[in-house]
Amino acid sequence: MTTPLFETLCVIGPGLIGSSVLRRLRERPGLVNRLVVADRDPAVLDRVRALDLGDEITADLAKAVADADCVMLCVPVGAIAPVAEAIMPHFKAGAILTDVGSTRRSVVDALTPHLRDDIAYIPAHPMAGTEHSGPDAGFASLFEDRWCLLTPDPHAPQTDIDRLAAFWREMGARIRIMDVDHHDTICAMVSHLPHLIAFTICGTADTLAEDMRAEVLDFAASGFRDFTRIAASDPTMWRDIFLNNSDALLSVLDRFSQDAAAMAKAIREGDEKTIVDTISRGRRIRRSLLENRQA
Ligand SMILES: NC(=O)c1ccc[n+]([C@@H]2O[C@H](COP(=O)([O-])OP(=O)(O)OC[C@H]3O[C@@H](n4cnc5c(N)ncnc54)[C@H](O)[C@@H]3O)[C@@H](O)[C@H]2O)c1
Ligand SMILES: O=C(O)C(=O)C[C@]1(C(=O)O)C=C[C@@H](O)C=C1
Repeated sequence: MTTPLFETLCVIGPGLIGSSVLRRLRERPGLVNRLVVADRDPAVLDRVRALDLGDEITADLAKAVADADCVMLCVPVGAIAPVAEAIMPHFKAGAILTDVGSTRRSVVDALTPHLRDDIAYIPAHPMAGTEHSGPDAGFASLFEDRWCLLTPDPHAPQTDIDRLAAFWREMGARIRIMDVDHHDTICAMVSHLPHLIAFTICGTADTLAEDMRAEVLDFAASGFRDFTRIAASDPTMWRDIFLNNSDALLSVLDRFSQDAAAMAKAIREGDEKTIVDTISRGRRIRRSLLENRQA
């Protein structure tokens, strides 16, 4: 019998990420004794009930957090600070507050003034997901071998950081602890810019003349098709990510635009070396992702 990492865990927002955590915990009883699940959407709670993902399922967020040793916010980035502020008075002393949000700085700045001294705030962002949303989209192996980036508040006790890291290891993830702004810069490059490009390229195809657009969809081979997977992601989630990580995203977009312009120049001038060097670099990056088990 394993000692539970948390007696009671409360997951608020059991969508893709939250329900994947809950499914993993259902597969590994003993890690957490009691699962409390809350959401503002009654239809989501009905699905959570039908899927048997919680021991207590409620729309009352204040009641949901009251007995929890750890409260995990799995709501869109723009909702994290307002939800945290609303539930803060109801926390049990000594509890951990964590969230899985994709961006950090603006959330930390908005939330910190409302943080109680007796609550440890330790955001933990799993670098894993899909283009699907909602409780039916989750699966227990989602975090297997993926990184989970912890950006603890400076006042969070080390024992709580260790406990949350152990929790994410049980989810299957590898742990890296990093600074808030570094997190946002890295994620702008590896996650937010690729999504921005995917949404934009689909928009470009969609605004082509009627006859050409039909052909794009008919003949979309894997190149365009690969972009459409991530372009199918949830609009609210990505609106919040872009608006909450605007500085880092715009800075990396600027860099990308310069590199795209350099590639355009090489093509215009028939500069074979630059073209081949750029393509070869892409192949090298793909190979190293495969070696790192991240692709
Ligand atoms: N989808 C991904 O690939 C991915 C990966 C890593 C991290 N994240 C982050 O995880 C979080 C959740 O993403 P998801 O894809 O699981 O979302 P989701 O849309 O599948 O689920 C979000 C849930 O939050 C609920 N919710 C929204 N606002 C609320 C509020 N004010 N109060 C209570 N409940 C509320 C919704 O009803 C929904 O059930 C986001 O912050 C996202 O940036 C997403
Ligand atoms: O694989 C996908 O579909 C994802 O969008 C997952 C993805 C990513 O960009 O890698 C999306 C947002 C996150 O915060 C972390 C992971």
